[in-house]
Amino acid sequence: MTLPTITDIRAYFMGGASSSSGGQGGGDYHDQGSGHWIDDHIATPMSKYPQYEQSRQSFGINVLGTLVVEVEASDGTIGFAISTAGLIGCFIAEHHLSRFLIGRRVDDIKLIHDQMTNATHFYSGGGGVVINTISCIDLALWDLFGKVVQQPVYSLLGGAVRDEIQFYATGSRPDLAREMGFIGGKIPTHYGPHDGDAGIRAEVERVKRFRGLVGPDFWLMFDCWMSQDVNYAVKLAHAVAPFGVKWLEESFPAAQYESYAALKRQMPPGMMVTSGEHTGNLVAFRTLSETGIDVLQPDVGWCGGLTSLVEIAAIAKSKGQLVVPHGSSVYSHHAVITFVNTPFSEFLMTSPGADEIRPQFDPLLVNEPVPVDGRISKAELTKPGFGVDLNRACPLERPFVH
Ligand SMILES: C[C@H](O)[C@H](O)[C@@H](O)[C@@H](O)C(=O)O
Ligand SMILES: [Mg+2]
Repeated sequence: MTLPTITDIRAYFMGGASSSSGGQGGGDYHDQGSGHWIDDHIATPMSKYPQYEQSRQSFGINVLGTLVVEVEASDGTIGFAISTAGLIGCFIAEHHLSRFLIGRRVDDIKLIHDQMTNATHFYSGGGGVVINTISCIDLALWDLFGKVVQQPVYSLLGGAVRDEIQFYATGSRPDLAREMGFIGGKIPTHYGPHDGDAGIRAEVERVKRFRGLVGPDFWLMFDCWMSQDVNYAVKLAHAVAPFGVKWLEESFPAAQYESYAALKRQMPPGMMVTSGEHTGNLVAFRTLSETGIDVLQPDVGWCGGLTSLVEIAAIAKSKGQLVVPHGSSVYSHHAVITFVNTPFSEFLMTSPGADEIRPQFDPLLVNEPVPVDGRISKAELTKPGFGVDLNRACPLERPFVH
């Protein structure tokens, strides 16, 4: 089979601060309408400022919006992917990174990834919107390659090591998640160091109530979204330990490695420390891994794409750590079903009340699979590429043309 070459790349955005079509959801799943659980008094590094305590959108969690990248091959095949990078990502994709794709063969994915990474060192800082954009292009290339050779991405990675993926659910209603068949529920913390011990007491009451609703064996976890300091995190961990909390997630900003190491040393026996969704490069993941935390949680749309995720999984595997990607739908499903150190994965509840199953990137992906009874079977992932199509009825805008 003579593989085709890449003839075009097109970048679109939806939502975010640059568009009148905000509150759509999509790749930037924090860009939701009002009254959504995901924007309800969730603890963040900004919570110490009263005007930004109630809503993460008030400080701009959704300013970027969704990036959609399409890549077209000389045989007419089109691959695409989505991430969080909005209009800025469109500029980077069209005016900078397009030069590394045009004319290359559709299987030149690793070469293109290396060139995109090295060509942006001077302004990427190893993470953030630049790496999100590289990730989106990398995922679109894997989708294109799969669609050209008519194989699902997980097959291109060497095949599945299990017949299904089981999920925990992130949201405000772990009691409902249990009824839906998930193996656990991760809730956001609502309080932080600025609330003092009263904040810890309030979290204890929350988790005590949920433990009473879900019984003794359903997993309960806290997602702390970078909002804590070591002292608060240690006190919280020990205060909630009697209720069987499985892990504290992302207590600190990504690069506070010493804090993660200190927290890990002081955790109650059996409670895990996890982080990684806002970590953007391989060196940073190696450093995070060396803190001794239990689970690395890269987001495949924010860590350098599938090409990087596979390498991050190997770092974790080499140290006996788990890699459980931050919820990223099909873009992580096709990877994790091939990882031996990913026994479960995350499903992010994007319905406003966390009370019904809604595809994570709704409304952007057509045929986006969702867990049934908390699981997705390998049989759901057999379509070529990532097995989804772009919903072209969404208000996508293309601000730049390379
Ligand atoms: C629920 C958390 O605050 C974030 O919104 C979520 O995106 C992420 O941290 C997660 O682990 O799902
Ligand atoms: Mg998280």
